[in-house]
Amino acid sequence: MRDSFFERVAERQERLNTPLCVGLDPRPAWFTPEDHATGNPWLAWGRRLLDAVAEYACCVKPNIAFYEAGGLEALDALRQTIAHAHALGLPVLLDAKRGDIGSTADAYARACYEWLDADAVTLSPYLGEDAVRPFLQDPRRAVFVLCHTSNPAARDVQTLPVYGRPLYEHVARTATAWSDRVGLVVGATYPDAVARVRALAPDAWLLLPGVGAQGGDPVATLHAARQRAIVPVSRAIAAAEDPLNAARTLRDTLRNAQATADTTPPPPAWRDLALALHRIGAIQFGEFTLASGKQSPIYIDLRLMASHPDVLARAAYCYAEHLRTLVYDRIAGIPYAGLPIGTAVALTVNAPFIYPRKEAKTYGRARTIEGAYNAGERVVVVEDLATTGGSALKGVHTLREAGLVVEDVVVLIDRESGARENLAAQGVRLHATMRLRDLLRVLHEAQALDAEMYAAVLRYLES
Ligand SMILES: O=P(O)(O)OC[C@H]1O[C@H](OP(=O)(O)OP(=O)(O)O)[C@H](O)[C@@H]1O
Ligand SMILES: O=C(O)c1cc(=O)[nH]c(=O)[nH]1
Repeated sequence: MRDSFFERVAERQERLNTPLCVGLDPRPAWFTPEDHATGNPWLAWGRRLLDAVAEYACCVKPNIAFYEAGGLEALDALRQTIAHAHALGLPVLLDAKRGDIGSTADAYARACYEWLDADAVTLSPYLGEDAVRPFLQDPRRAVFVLCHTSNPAARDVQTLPVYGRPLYEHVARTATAWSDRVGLVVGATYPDAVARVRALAPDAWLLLPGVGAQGGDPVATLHAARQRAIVPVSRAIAAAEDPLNAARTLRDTLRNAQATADTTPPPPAWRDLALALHRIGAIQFGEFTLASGKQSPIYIDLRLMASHPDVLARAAYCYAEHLRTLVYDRIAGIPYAGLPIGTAVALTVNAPFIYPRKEAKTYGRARTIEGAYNAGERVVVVEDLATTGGSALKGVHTLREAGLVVEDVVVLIDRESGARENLAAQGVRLHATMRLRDLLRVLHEAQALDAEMYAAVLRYLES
């Protein structure tokens, strides 16, 4: 549909070459005697500003707080200002930062869309998907969810670790999965966060407030955002002596920043982990005998991760990403390599951990499975890597014999030597963060693996 908010913004961005969004945060102190003489200074001020800046903006962003503070006259002016923006061809993003339970969200959505006729709205993600859904009923409208805000205290809550990663990263992934009409608000005062969010949500539209009065760096921000970026600026334009000139200057700055931004897709998140594994010496080349008895020119020793907590934590997050999509009561690690990894994953996702022993103990409690569990519970197996899948299957059988339900094995690396098929034959799905060939490609591209060895291992994989 060509008339959706994002399409209209994209069309203006392309035609006018501007990522600038002009913010309307009216203060009565800014109103001129001429504004007052019209009978509704809120409306006169808004129209005046829109007329001046329209050709420099891809959209406009009135902030409802300032209009609410002005009472009925101001709210009526907001409605008419939005109509004026539409008459000028400007898409309107209403900055309302709403968030409430579904039935209330529904009323908020009607106020924003039916009464005010905004095209898009900013929302809080705190209440989750059902609080956002009412704003997505109309395919022409879009929403921007607060992800990492621009204010100094943004980090009080938004960077708290969840599953080993800052909360805002989960918001980025979760909210963009709700709909392709969900964009994210990421403050231009935190370009690192912008880069992280872009890596996690490569196709999402980003609203990047904080340029101008808040001091955000437009160049660093646009370089981090790469594309699909909207930069709202309010005070630095509206309070300027000459708003037209201020808008033009900002448009030029943003235009230049965008022209030098690298628009190639960001690398996948697991790429850094692959390089870290190489750095800690976990990827070895030579002649090795594997658990299955097969020979291999490459050996991946993920047991080393336990000696590098930063790498282990990053790996645990990759496992957690798979676990997010699965339903389970407990996770189980396969000894030995799977034990420290499984423990780290259990801590990351806050799930109970058990493990099948390699052999039953012949003394003490003589158990085959350590830890607490109840027959009938669902267990996801966490294993370091899979070659033939034999070790994982041995663990699966032990767990199943105890009455546990096991249908999923999660590994960091799939060596693509039959594991997926062998597990599937026993009703088990294999989930892997990376395939061995992906790991090799990343190492080769980073010049950590020479062409000869790269080719040799690929040949081995094909054989
Ligand atoms: O898919 P597969 O063909 O079974 O191969 C993969 C298994 O091989 C390794 O275990 P290994 O027995 O070497 O050692 P560990 O006891 O040190 O974990 C690895 O930890 C996997 O469990
Ligand atoms: O198949 C195996 O035994 C195996 C392969 C590998 O790369 N690393 C490992 O620990 N085991």
